[in-house]
Amino acid sequence: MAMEEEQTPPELRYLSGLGNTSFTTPRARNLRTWLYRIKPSVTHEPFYPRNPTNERLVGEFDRTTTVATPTQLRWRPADVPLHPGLDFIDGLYTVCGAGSSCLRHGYAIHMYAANKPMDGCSLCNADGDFLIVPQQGRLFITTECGRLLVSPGEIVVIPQGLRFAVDLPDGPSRGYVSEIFGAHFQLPDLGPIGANGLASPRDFLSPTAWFEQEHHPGYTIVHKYGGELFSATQDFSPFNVVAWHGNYVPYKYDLSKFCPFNTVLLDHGDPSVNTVLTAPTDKPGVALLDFVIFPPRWLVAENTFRPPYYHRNCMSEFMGLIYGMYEAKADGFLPGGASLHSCMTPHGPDTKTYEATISRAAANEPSRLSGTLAFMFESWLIPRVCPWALDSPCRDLDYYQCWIGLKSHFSPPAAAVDDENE
Ligand SMILES: O=C(O)Cc1cc(O)ccc1O
Ligand SMILES: [Fe+2]
Repeated sequence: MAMEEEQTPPELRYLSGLGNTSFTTPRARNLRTWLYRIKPSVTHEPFYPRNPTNERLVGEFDRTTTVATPTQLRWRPADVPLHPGLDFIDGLYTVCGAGSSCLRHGYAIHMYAANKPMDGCSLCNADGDFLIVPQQGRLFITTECGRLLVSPGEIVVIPQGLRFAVDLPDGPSRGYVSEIFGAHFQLPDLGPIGANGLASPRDFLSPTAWFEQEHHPGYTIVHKYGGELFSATQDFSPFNVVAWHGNYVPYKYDLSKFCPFNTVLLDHGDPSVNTVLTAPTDKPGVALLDFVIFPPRWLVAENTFRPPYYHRNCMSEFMGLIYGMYEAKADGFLPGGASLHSCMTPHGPDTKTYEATISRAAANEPSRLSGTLAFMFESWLIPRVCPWALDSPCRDLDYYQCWIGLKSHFSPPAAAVDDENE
């Protein structure tokens, strides 16, 4: 500490720490940042419940707030703007989630549709880390560590407790957000892939310090705490950090930098090979939340059904589409839309995709999947769904129909028929 204070220029009066691991967390996992501020964050009026609140935000997933359903769910994209004058805070709505922000175990999946910059206010999410996936419209995000311009095709992680404000340089905007309670995102281990591949640490970009110091009467700090919103006023901007150092910081990542691996001979690889970031549970290899992408790539497997296999398993899969078409759905899954296939709920390619795949003469030729970017938030914890998501006019109530036409292509081998007739 002594050294840091010596290095602090004389006009900087306040040093504040932001940490998100216990002091004694092992060094490799310890997260903390020192912020050199013009005025400390503590200088504000008391917190009050925010009025109006945002009733479509959930932080505790139980029977009083949400519904359990094993049904395959799909939503068409929401129109933006939903209402005139929605900023990122009011445009955010929870779709599903599991666990509890207060008990620090679980996650929430939100979407947003916003058309107004956050003006004279910032958001501090005391509940968890946000991983934001813009789908339409860039986000210009001012944080206590500096500013980041995030375009569709990029993602941004805002760590728990860091104040930030979202401006919308392109106007009406929408996208997806996953929020994790009690864990942080990290790069997946690469196992036998080796030292290179998938997302590379050098491509994760954090901002440099940026500050404003004008008097700002009535500035509002909105605090998300236990899934509920509180607000407090102060007479200065929280973006008054003139320098910082540490590893508890926001970062963005351009998904086109991802180096995908895939099968080069036969069989369909599991989607875990496309994990960009993972938030672990304390069970080895079991994710609280994996962020997985399905990027453009070559498909070269031989004698293999190349689209995703039909399956059900212990993980629950929320999917979104940033642009293009997803390889397993010929129609109905649109950019800005979403789907949810929960634990042990069967799903897979729709009838059109299946029929088109098996009738393609050159099925063994290399083919390139281009102009597409889908993603999945995958979790071991079983999600409960918000009532407004189930009742939404965007919900595709006929989703199940996309598989109803799948017919048997099995014809018993001649010998088996003969045996039966004997
Ligand atoms: O269900 C999905 O579309 C996602 C998915 C893709 C894939 O290639 C393999 C498994 C899987 O769950
Ligand atoms: Fe799946």
